[in-house]
Amino acid sequence: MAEQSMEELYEYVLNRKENPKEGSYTDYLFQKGLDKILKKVGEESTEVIVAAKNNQEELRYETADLFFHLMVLLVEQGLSFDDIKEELGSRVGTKSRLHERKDWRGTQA
Ligand SMILES: N=c1c2ncn([C@@H]3O[C@H](COP(=O)(O)OP(=O)(O)OP(=O)(O)O)[C@@H](O)[C@H]3O)c2ncn1[C@@H]1O[C@H](COP(=O)(O)O)[C@@H](O)[C@H]1O
Repeated sequence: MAEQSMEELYEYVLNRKENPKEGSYTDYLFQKGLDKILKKVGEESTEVIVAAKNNQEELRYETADLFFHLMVLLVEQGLSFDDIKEELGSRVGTKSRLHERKDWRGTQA
C-alpha cells in the first residue's frame, strides 16, 4: 500500500502554492485564502472529534483530512514543516507541566 510521509505531504502542498494547477483542490483553498483555510481546519477538527467517538476507520480518514488542511495552513502562513519539527524537538525531554494543573489529581478533564 502506498504511504505518504508528513514531509512529503507538506512538500506537495508547498509545490501547489508555488506552481498553481487549475482544478486542484489545494489551489482552490489558496485562491480562497486564509479565512477559508481556517474554516476547513475548524471543520476537520470537529470531524476528528466526532469520528473518534464512532470508530477507528472514521478517525483514520478524518485525521488524514485534518493533517492535509493543517499543511495548507502552514504553507499559507509561511511556516515550514521543519519549524514544527524543531518546536516538537525543543520539547523532547523537558519536564511536563502536569503538576501545574489544579485539576490533575483524581479527576479527568
Ligand atoms: N491529501 C490530500 C487531501 N486530503 C483531503 N483532501 C481534500 O479535502 C476535501 C475535504 O472534503 P470536504 O468535503 O470537507 O471539502 P469539500 O466539500 O470538497 O470542499 P469545500 O466545499 O468545503 O471547500 C476533499 O475535497 C478532499 O479531496 C485532499 N486533497 C489533496 N490531498 C493531497 O494533495 C494532492 C494534490 O491534490 P490537488 O491539489 O487536488 O491536485 C493529492 O494528490 C493528495 O496527495
